[in-house]
Formats: sequence, structure tokens, C-alpha cells
Amino acid sequence: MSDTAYPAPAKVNLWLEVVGKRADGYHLLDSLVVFAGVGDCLWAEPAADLSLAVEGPYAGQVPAGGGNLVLRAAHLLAEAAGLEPRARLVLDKRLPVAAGIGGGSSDAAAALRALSALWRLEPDEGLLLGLGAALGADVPVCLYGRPALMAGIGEDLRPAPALPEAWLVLVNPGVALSTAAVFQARQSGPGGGAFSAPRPIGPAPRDAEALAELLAGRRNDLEAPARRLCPEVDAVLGALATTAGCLLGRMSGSGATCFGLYATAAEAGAAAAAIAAEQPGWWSVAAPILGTPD
Ligand SMILES: C[C@](O)(CO)[C@H](O)COP(=O)(O)OP(=O)(O)OC[C@H]1O[C@@H](n2ccc(N)nc2=O)[C@H](O)[C@@H]1O
Ligand SMILES: Nc1ncnc2c1ncn2[C@@H]1O[C@H](COP(=O)(O)OP(=O)(O)OP(=O)(O)O)[C@@H](O)[C@H]1O
Repeated sequence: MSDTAYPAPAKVNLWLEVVGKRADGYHLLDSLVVFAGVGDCLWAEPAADLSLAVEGPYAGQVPAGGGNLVLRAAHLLAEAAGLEPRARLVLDKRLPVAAGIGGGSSDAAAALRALSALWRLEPDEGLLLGLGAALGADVPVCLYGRPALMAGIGEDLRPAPALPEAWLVLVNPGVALSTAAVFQARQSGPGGGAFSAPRPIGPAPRDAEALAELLAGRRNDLEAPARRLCPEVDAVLGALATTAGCLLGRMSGSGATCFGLYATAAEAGAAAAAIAAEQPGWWSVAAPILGTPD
């Protein structure tokens, strides 16, 4: 297997506000998206045909065949390039599935990057983002791969302000939540046609405490509907709130994964370990926010 590994990090929505709804039912968003130093990993090597092997702790929870977003990405890219899709792909599936941290989207983005390199395509970035958007609303931001302010239904991306060093604890209670079901369960907020522009943000936060303050003024609008569909989200947020050094706790994306924000690796590591000890059935990991100063 080729030694170039393509990381597919967890996507975390530090806030996620629903600001409108399109005629086709998709929602317009205002979100600060970051990536965490934990994720899946993809390898690609030359082969006579297209295959995917899925390994890792969550391998059993994703489609092994054509429904896998990695294979869908491969077919889409090959079609756009006018090629036969030929590659042996291996996916190490370490992120929980249907968990609000964009695992499948990050895998699809990694596949587009890995296969562009393997097939020596050097595609235009705009074309790649367009292919990504056809695979899922979160794929463009995963291709972008650094802290981003995300608007539209996910395709309107701009750089986030510089973020300070900060750590996340990601906790998932082991309950899969369908993104479509969570959007459908919303009871309030902008209906068809309504639209409000993403709110501007002030100066870049200088440390983790200032980042927590910035986040405290924003929301995840999918948290309330997700809590109704999955009461375990309350328990996860409760567990994060009791850990030492937790500056803020919130759900990511459409859930059920929640994050705690911490100033130091030591606090985040201790919090993740304490939650894992208390709830052995949960997924609980500490990871830095990627793309912040070392
Ligand atoms: C909630 C987020 O994770 C925030 O980053 C994303 O917006 C969801 O991204 P995703 O999982 O890649 O979403 P998709 O697979 O494209 O869409 C799943 C379903 O979520 C709903 N959906 C998704 C994105 C969006 N902006 N509005 C929506 O209403 C639609 O019902 C859609 O059928
Ligand atoms: N490689 C993959 N990894 C994860 N899920 C996949 C993959 N391929 C296909 N899927 C399907 O995609 C669906 C969504 O999975 P995913 O883990 O991306 O959800 P999510 O974390 O809620 O995403 P988001 O935060 O973007 O809404 C699942 O039902 C899963 O069966």
C-alpha cells in the first residue's frame, strides 16, 4: 500500500445557526467550522480495477460497497476526468458514523484528493469543490480543510479569523442521528424564503477563554431538535460540563457528538479519560483544533 496517507479529520461546528431555507428544502447556514486532530485515514494505490477495504473500529457501520462515500467520490471524479476508475483504496474508519462530525464527508474529500494525486489530474480547485458539493453539503468544507466561516448550504466558504491554540473533547453516546431527521425536527426558525445574512464576528479571539466567550454568544440551532430525538445528548453535555477546565460545551452539526472546549492538552486529556471511565460505551477523545498556532 502506498505510504501517502490522506487524513480525514473530524469536522466540528463550533456554532451552527440556521439563517434560512431554500425552496428545495435545504437550509442556509452560518457556521464556524474547524477540524480536530482525530479522524479517519485513507490510502490509495494503483490497481487494475476499483476496490475499497474498510478497517478500524467503525468499519462495520458504513456501507462496504457502492454506497460508501469514498467509492461515490471515486466514480464522480473518474467520470469528470473521463477515466476508468482504477485504484485500491483502504479506509481506516475511526470516527463514529452519523455523528455530526462529518466522517463520511471528510472521507469523500480525502478520496477526491488522494485520487486526484494517483491519477495525476491536478483538477481546478473550483471543479473539485463542485464535485464535493454534489456528494454532500459538508464535503466542500472538508476539502477546504482549515478553519472556515461556512454559509449558503455549505458551499460558501471563507477563512475563519485566526484562532488561538485550544483543545476539544469530542464525546458521542453511540446513537446514530440522521442529519435529515434532525433538520426536519426543527420547530422554529426561518421557514421557506426567510433569510438573514451571517452575523459578522469581532476581533480574532486571543486565547481559548476569549474563543469560549465568542462561542457563548452563538448557538447550534440543531441542538434542541437533536435533544428531542436523542435524549443522550443531554447526558453528554452534562458529563462535559462537570469536567475541570471545560470552557464551553455544545453539540456539533446535527449531533449526537458534543464537544467541550479546553485551554490545555492536559485538561482535555483528563476530561476525555474521566468521561471514558464513567461511560465505557461512549466514544470520548481529546484532540487539538487544527490550524491554530503551535
Ligand atoms: C449539519 C451539517 O453537518 C453542518 O455542517 C451539514 O449541513 C450537513 O452536511 P451533510 O451531512 O453533508 O448533508 P447532506 O448529506 O448534503 O444532506 C443530508 C440532509 O440534511 C439536510 N440538509 C443538509 C444541509 C443543509 N445545509 N440543509 C439541509 O437541510 C437535507 O435534508 C439533506 O437531505
Ligand atoms: N465513508 C463513510 N463514512 C461514514 N458514513 C458513510 C460513509 N459512506 C457512506 N456513509 C453513510 O453516510 C451517512 C452519514 O454518515 P456521516 O458519518 O458522514 O454522518 P455525520 O457525521 O452526521 O455527517 P454530517 O456532520 O456531515 O452531517 C451514514 O448513514 C453512512 O451510512
